[in-house]
Amino acid sequence: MKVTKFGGSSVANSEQIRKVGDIIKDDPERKIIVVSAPGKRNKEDVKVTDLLIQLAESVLNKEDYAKRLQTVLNRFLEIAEELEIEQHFLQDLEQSILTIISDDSSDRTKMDKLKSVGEDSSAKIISMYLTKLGLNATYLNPKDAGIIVSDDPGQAQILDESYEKLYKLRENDEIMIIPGFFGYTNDGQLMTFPRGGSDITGSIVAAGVKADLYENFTDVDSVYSVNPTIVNNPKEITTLTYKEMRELSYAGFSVFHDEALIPAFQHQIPVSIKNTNNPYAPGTLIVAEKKHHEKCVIGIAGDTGFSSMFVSKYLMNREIGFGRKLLQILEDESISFEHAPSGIDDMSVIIRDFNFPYEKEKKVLRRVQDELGPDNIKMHRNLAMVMIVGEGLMSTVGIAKKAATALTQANVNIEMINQGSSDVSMMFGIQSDDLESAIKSLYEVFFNDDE
Ligand SMILES: Nc1ncnc2c1ncn2[C@@H]1O[C@H](COP(=O)(O)OP(=O)(O)O)[C@@H](O)[C@H]1O
Ligand SMILES: N[C@@H](CC(=O)OP(=O)(O)O)C(=O)O
Repeated sequence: MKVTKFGGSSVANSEQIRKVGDIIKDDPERKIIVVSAPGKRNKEDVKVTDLLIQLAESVLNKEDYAKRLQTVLNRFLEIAEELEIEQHFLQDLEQSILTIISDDSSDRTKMDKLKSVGEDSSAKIISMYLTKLGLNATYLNPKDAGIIVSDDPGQAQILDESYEKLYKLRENDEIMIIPGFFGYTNDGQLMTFPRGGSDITGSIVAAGVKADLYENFTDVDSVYSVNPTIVNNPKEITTLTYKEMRELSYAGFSVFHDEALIPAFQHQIPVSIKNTNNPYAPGTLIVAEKKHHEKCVIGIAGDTGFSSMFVSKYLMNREIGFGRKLLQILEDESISFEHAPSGIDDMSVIIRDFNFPYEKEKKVLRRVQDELGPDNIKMHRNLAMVMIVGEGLMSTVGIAKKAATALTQANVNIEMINQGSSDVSMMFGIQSDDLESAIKSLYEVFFNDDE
């Protein structure tokens, strides 16, 4: 049995959904289908999830939301008309959105409920379309499927008890179409996963039903060794390990959500990334282990939106509990951190900007000053992280030198190096403005140099 997920680009309009129908028909093993909300139809377009967030913002700010509601309805109207889906679908959709808008749920729940409408409607339309094609298909709500999550709006996490319930889906003979991106708490509250989270749903379901394969259909032939919007025609990756993909997704390969690797990895389900527009291309396979390759670097990824809090104090290494107290201050302020490289007299804590808004900065710095008495504290905003990834990287001589050479050639200053905590990656902190030239230069040195 395969669990097959189609991303936003694969369900963006009726033409794409027809391709989805062909792909499902083509292989009877494709029994469980997870779908995203319609994505962008062209570069300038807006994803349905973003339209729904805009609608929710209008509702929560008590503004006139009629136009935004109509924009959402028009996206689905176009798809439904072109696929000749029954008319009542649209009336039901409008009614269910109006019910969410007028119910007495809190702001945080209302936002999540509205965000989920994109995936939910997509799943309903696609199940109706498959039925029209003569397939035995049915829409399955995540609650009925058994996707039970933590009470954390927009950041939900799967609860282990889900897996046993999901396994029972194997008994169903129909093709099940499950909306991605959300689940329900034990109290029945709808919660969404982080943005891009339909990949996570697919992985959870694949793990739950112990699928032979989790297929993730998108709009590129494979995972490339570098973001194809930065480098033209980059090298395709045919096979990579869960560990490599997790690091690359974390650092900017938006083709697959970094949190989606964990369920598949824990249950040893291979993941295949494929192209809806070219379904017979071999794609990329993500597996537990692969043959050791002489050229160990498999990919280069980078992402902006980081800050670093640099703290120095003479004899920090002798002060018991310094690191714990520093991180405790962050915990008290509900700030999670990404990395914490340290030296003898100094320590940097790298934080994602969205976890450390400017409003919190003053208080945190004051507490660090008062409670830890450092010689110096400095905040660096606008940082980017660029990551070189590959199994065997730690035992290969000369990687850091090669990377430093590439960054020097691109005239990029290295603000921080994090090497050693992961055995498959090496990370450099640089200024955000330098990210593109850094990635291009690293790609050139690691993939286009012939030696
Ligand atoms: N290394 C990479 N390999 C392939 N695609 C990448 C990579 N890095 C970023 N991408 C981008 O990811 C996109 C696919 O992800 P996404 O837009 O989320 O797809 P979907 O709509 O299927 O969920 C590609 O179109 C590509 O621009
Ligand atoms: N629609 C949601 C979830 C998702 O996974 O979408 P996509 O498959 O288009 O990345 C979002 O935009 O965040």
